[in-house]
Amino acid sequence: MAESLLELRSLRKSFGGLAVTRDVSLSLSTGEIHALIGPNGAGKTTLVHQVSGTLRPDSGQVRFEGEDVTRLGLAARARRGLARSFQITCIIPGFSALENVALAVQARAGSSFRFFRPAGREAALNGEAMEALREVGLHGRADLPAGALSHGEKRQLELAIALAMRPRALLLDEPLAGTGPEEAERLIRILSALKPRYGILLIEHDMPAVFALADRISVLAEGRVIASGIPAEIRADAAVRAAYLGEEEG
Ligand SMILES: Nc1ncnc2c1ncn2[C@@H]1O[C@H](COP(=O)(O)OP(=O)(O)OP(=O)(O)O)[C@@H](O)[C@H]1O
Repeated sequence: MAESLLELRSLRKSFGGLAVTRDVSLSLSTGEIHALIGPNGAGKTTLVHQVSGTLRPDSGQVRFEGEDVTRLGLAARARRGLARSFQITCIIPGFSALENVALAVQARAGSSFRFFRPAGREAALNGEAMEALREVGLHGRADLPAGALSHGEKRQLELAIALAMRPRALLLDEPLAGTGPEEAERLIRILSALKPRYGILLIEHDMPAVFALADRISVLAEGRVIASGIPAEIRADAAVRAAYLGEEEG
C-alpha cells in the first residue's frame, strides 16, 4: 500500500520531566479529514508544533509524501506542501482581503513571476489570490480591508492564506474557535468542500463540527493516543468517555 500523505511515527516530546507527547503515531490521506481531539492539556498544541515544524520531537519521525521531514523547519515544510493555517494575528487589518492573500502567494512564488512585467506580475498574483478567496467563499469580500471582516470571515481568510501555499496537507488548529453557530456552519461547509483535494489534520474543540467533518478521529489524553477510529467508534469508546468525564469532574 502507498504511504500516507502525512505520517507521524512514534513521536515523543518531553519538557523537563513532563512527557507531553508519548509515542504518538497517526496518518492522514488525501481526501480525508483526520480530527485530533482531547481534553485540555492533552498535548494537542505541542503535537501540532511538531507536525508544522516549530518544535523538534525528542524522537520519532514526521513523514510527508514518503519523505522524512522531521529535521525541516516550518517554512521548508510549507514549501513542500504541508501548510499550517495562520492565526488571525497574522492578518494585516489595513490591507484588503485580496492583498493579504496576494502577499502569501508572493511569499510562495518567490521569483517565479520575475519574467512578467510589473503589471502582469500583479495580475498573476491577484489572480491566484482571488482563486484562493473563491475556494473559501470570500471572493465577494476581496476588496474590503481585512480588519472590516467579521470574525468568521477572518477565519475564512486564514484558510485562503494557507491555500495560497498550494498545500497538499493542511494543518488546522481550531479553525472554528470564537465563531457563532452560523459562522461555524459556513466554515463546516467550506471545509467539507475542500476535503476531496487535500488531507486535513483538524484540531478542534467543537465536537458537533468534529463529528460532522471527520472521517477519522484520534483522541489524545496525557500525550497518548487512547483511541483512533471512525466517528461512530469514537462515540462508543469507553476510554474516550472516561477521559472527557474526568475533565468535567475536574
Ligand atoms: N514549552 C513548554 N514547557 C513546559 N511545559 C509545556 C510547554 N508547552 C506545553 N507544556 C505542557 O504540556 C502539556 C500539554 O500542553 P498542550 O498545550 O500541548 O495541550 P493541549 O492539548 O493543546 O491543551 P489545550 O487544549 O488546553 O490547548 C501541558 O501540561 C502544558 O503545561
